Amino acid sequence: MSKKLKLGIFGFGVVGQGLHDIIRTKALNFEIVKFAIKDASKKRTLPAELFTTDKNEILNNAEINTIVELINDPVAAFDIVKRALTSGKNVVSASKKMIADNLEELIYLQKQHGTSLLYEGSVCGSIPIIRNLEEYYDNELLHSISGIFNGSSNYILSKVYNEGLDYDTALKQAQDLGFAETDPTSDVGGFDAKYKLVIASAHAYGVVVKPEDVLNIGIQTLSAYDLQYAKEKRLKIKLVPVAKELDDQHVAMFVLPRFVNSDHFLYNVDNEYNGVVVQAAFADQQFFFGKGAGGHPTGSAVLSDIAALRYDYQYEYKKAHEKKDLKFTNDIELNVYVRYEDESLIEALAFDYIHERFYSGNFRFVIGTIKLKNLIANQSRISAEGAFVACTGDLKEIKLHVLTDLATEVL
Ligand SMILES: NC(=O)C1=CN([C@@H]2O[C@H](COP(=O)(O)OP(=O)(O)OC[C@H]3O[C@@H](n4cnc5c(N)ncnc54)[C@H](OP(=O)(O)O)[C@@H]3O)[C@@H](O)[C@H]2O)C=CC1
Ligand SMILES: N[C@@H](CC=O)C(=O)O
Repeated sequence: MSKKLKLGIFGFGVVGQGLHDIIRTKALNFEIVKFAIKDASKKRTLPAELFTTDKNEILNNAEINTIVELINDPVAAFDIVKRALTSGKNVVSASKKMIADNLEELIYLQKQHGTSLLYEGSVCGSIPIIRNLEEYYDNELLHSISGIFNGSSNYILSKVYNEGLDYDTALKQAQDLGFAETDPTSDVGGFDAKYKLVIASAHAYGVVVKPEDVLNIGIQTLSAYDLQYAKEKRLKIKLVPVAKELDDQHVAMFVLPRFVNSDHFLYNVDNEYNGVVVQAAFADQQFFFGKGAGGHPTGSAVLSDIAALRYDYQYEYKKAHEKKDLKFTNDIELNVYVRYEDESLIEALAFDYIHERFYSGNFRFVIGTIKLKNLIANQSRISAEGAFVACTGDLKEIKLHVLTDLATEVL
């Protein structure tokens, strides 16, 4: 039976207002009691008595049984969510950084207090990927999940590639449209995509990984040379998070730009749209497509979670019980393009094989097979020197890096 929900909503920004726009068009079995915001002096489109700057007015209100957390401060968000779950209130959140940073504790709190935290809106906006990973793929072996998980960086890459806009103008547009994070480094640096990957992987593989253990290299160093290379080869550049099960004991995760050809599902995913490619053992390849950012698309995912709470829906994190032997690893090899200036960077990266080298004036690149750990070790140097790294090839080429007996003995 549907339960009547009394909502306390934290945040009335892009997503909070988007959610409210949707709710007011519907007659649903819930009521908004109060919004918490930060800045009391801002003009609002709703009556003043609906707002408070005191979180306790919501968290201590026994009438409110459901908290919707949509704020842009991950530390404050964690405090709110923790207090709500601990005091018997169910929660819907879209704060991916907060969730990814604290996932283990959030899972524990739900179990401990019998409360539910749902967060479909935190991963790929309107695409219902978490509930699909949790429910639909419950019994399916997933070889990999990958895709475009960040609307802002995809918006920039699309505008720069398709329309010849400059990077800064495209970024400003993504900010003005409400797609970008408060600090857009999270978008263009691949952090936001990584938080989403970490959350999705907990449902796909039952593996909860700390975001700081996962490599993310973004698109900030993209240059005209990289675009020229892509265009000459009829490829597009996308920022692609990947989680791949390598065998029954190892799963790898990383976020890197990737060259995709016109046969690839992601090739035509442009602007703020996101796409998720699931490679399953029996269902084979499946593709989810939808808007990944913006108030209404994200609001629709948040609304779906609120509606699910009317029936006390909870994530069960089933894969965590089924896949106890599966562990996260960075011990993989993959094929990458590195555009660089200083030859010594290529020496430091210690490619296993170099498949192609190119020099013409200041445009230099290498394509080859590399250990992910060598990219991790040189990550700050890559960014400081303005080098650009992108995956080439497909996910089949990503392999566990197995130390030979001889190499193990030497180490
Ligand atoms: N924008 C998007 O497309 C998407 C965003 N998200 C996530 O959703 C969350 C909200 O994003 P978005 O709506 O874009 O952010 P905005 O910056 O547009 O809005 C943030 C809101 O949070 C309020 N706020 C900040 N700190 C507090 C606090 N301590 N207590 C109460 N209210 C507070 C602000 O108050 P005030 O109005 O007074 O400034 C504002 O209303 C973020 O975690 C974001 O990562 C997820 C998916 C998509
Ligand atoms: N900044 C994010 C917003 C949605 O999660 C993005 O651009 O995808």
